[in-house]
Amino acid sequence: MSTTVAPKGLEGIVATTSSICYIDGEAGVLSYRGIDIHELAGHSTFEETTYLLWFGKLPTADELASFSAELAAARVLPEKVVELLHTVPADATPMQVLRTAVSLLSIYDADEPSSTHDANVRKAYRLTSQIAMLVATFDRIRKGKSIVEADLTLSHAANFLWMLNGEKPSETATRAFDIALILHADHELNASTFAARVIAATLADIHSAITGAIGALSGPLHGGANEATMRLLYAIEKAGADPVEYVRDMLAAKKKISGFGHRVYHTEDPRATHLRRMSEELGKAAGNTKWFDMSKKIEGYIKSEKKLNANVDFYSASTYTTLGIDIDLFTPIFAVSRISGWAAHVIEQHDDNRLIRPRADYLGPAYPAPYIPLADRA
Ligand SMILES: CC(=O)SCCNC(=O)CCNC(=O)[C@H](O)C(C)(C)COP(=O)(O)OP(=O)(O)OC[C@H]1O[C@@H](n2cnc3c(N)ncnc32)[C@H](O)[C@@H]1OP(=O)(O)O
Ligand SMILES: O=C([O-])CC(=O)C(=O)O
Repeated sequence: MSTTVAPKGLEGIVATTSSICYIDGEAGVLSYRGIDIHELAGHSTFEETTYLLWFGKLPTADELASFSAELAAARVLPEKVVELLHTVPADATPMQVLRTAVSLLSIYDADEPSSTHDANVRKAYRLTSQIAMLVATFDRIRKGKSIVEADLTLSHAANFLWMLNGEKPSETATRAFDIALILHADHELNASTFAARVIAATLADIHSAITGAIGALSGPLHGGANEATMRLLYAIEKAGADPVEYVRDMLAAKKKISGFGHRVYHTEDPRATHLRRMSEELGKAAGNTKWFDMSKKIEGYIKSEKKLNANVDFYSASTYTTLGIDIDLFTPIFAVSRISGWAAHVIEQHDDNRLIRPRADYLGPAYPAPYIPLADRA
């Protein structure tokens, strides 16, 4: 038995090599394939960023056009999967439904049971388009609204908003949403991506890995923190409380404040910089900066009191709310973006695989413990 004990939560442990995402948590740097997130947020699109993550370089104009066309052509949901969306209880959470529907998708995937590199890439196109469709379509169904057919002429971001709302989105909303998708697309070995890689490393198929990743993303310490942040803002408003006093009481009660802190960043999360600006700009454009103002007050207090920075989830809450998106769609929307990174990591794992199987430091009863016959037990 090894005597080396890994730090709790594997903090700081380097568990694999990867060429996809580079983070410097001290300097607040995030890059996809070496390209700074600020450049991508300023100039790229979700399609271009996804190409970069999957193929390791920025596409030429022709490559981007055919990639976008192929992604749009994959906007098809099997009939049986749409049936599932009709049969689950309307109060099922969109995250539960997404996890279950992605699992079901594997049964109907044209490339099953192949997990070659090319089959994985084809499945990644389909999963990326289908996850966005599942989130929008289930939301329509649970609200008793008619399903909106995909519009293959629209970008990934615009088509999602179209299928969700049944109205062509404004350029401002589309660009804001597109930037949010770029910002959430990948983040090295975060919990859901690590989960996906562990599953993929057994040589299980990409749908199994993504189903597991969705489950991991749903927790409030990870992607679920965007919903928890908005629930906090609503609770403060409902109580008519001062935001700073409210979170001060939470800290005094040893509660964590969702949307703050990060395992890797010890400075500003570079994605929060964009989401803070978007939250403010969208609020101003909508003539309602209530959520932004409340968020700013909380951020100032938590920073000065706990030296904790806002993470990606904090300002995405007020940004999505200002875009008119329901709270329980926030984490599914994280998945709408993160599928691009998950797929890149599963493909990278399958391309150069070894089973991931660490050890545990055993703390149980000493070996050999006696087996006491049933009749003799107290
Ligand atoms: C997309 C993403 O996944 S981004 C992260 C989303 N998650 C959240 O926003 C949930 C709130 N944040 C947290 O729980 C944490 O900051 C995590 C899980 C993100 C990372 O934390 P870790 O590196 O594991 O730190 P850990 O949870 O051990 O906390 C270390 C200390 O900081 C405190 N702390 C960390 N985050 C917070 C917070 N949001 N509010 C209050 N205190 C906090 C802890 O209470 C702990 O204090 P202690 O040493 O006095 O016990
Ligand atoms: O990297 C992490 O631990 C969590 C995170 O910010 C992400 O997944 O985007």
